[in-house]
Amino acid sequence: MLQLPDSIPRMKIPVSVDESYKLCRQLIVKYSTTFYIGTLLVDKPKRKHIWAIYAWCRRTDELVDGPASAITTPETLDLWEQQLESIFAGQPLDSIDVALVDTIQRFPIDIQPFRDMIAGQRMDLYRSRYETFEELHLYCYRVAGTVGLMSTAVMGVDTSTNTAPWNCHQQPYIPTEEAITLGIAHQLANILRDVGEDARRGRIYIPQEDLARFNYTEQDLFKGVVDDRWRSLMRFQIARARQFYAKAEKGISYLSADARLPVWASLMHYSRILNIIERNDYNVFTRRAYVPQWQKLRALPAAWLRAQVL
Ligand SMILES: CC(C)=CCC/C(C)=C/CC/C(C)=C/CC/C(C)=C/[C@@H]1[C@@H](COP(=O)(O)OP(=O)(O)O)[C@]1(C)CC/C=C(\C)CC/C=C(\C)CCC=C(C)C
Ligand SMILES: Nc1ncnc2c1ncn2[C@@H]1O[C@H](COP(=O)(O)OP(=O)(O)OP(=O)(O)O)[C@@H](O)[C@H]1O
Ligand SMILES: [Mn+2]
Repeated sequence: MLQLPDSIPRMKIPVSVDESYKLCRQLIVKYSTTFYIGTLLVDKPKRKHIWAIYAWCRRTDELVDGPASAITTPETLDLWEQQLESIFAGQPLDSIDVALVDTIQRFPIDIQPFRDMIAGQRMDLYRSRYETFEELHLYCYRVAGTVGLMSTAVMGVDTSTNTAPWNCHQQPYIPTEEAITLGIAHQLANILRDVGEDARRGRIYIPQEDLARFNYTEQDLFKGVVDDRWRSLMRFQIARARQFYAKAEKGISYLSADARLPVWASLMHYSRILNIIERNDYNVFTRRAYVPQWQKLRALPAAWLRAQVL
């Protein structure tokens, strides 16, 4: 943990907690329509806390994925991890961290998923291939499953199993696995959408064992070959991502009532990427699977219904 000697006055960050939350909001507005819409559906008192988590995750991701990623080294991530420890010790080191310090003081948020996410970003520094799905699964847990854990701590779970007197000793079910699974499902969809972009950076997230199973080579992938081998390989990847979505869906009803609509909405919006890839005949090399805003809005009534009845 970063040690801040008592003799040195603690750094005062010249930003109020409210201003810091505004900065977090600006980041989510800039980077993600899906998750911004999702957070607008979260009850107001919880909303800004999800923004604070988003801002930290986005900044972590930007270290290895953003424009400045060329200068990111393992030491950059060491420093980022020290900054994280400082946040959890109650000492923000910059104006965006102020909000997260406030958030973790109000909710039972564990530091481990944050550390795990940094470990995931470290993987991006030293590897650009995954042999097996098991290896990719670990990466997906780290960079995205962790977000499920962080957000669930803010959204809360439904404790209504305790409302009947004969249930008073029963602990509410905590949908930890489903929360992680939803993050992984999103990451798998994200990977399939970005195959072309990643290939241009020399990265292949689709497991090598899957390429081999469909007799599709790395050279084919770098050339952007869309043929029957590629289509079959993509159908397989899409089916797997949908299995993760299906498992995650089962956990939503255990969340607190006000969290179900935002989670259903973002699940339905983000998973539409898979449908669009199919509609684009699996060409993820020269066409971006972009989910138009009107499709996101159109899905809201169905998300609302699912949040009420499922
Ligand atoms: C409505 C709500 C609660 C939203 C959560 C918002 C949040 C805190 C998001 C953080 C996302 C983030 C920046 C993660 C960093 C790593 C990363 C980039 C992951 C990818 C996201 C996609 O973003 P985008 O398309 O903008 O990516 P690029 O531009 O390509 O960089 C991910 C695919 C992962 C996102 C994972 C989640 C939002 C976790 C979802 C799980 C839950 C909310 C738990 C629900 C609980 C149950 C029981 C099912
Ligand atoms: N085909 C397209 N038509 C219009 N705008 C597009 C298109 N493709 C990409 N864009 C622009 O690129 C940005 C990033 O696209 P992306 O698919 O990541 O959507 P997003 O708004 O970030 O939502 P999400 O949270 O689902 O990723 C969009 O906000 C949009 O402005
Ligand atoms: Mn996006």
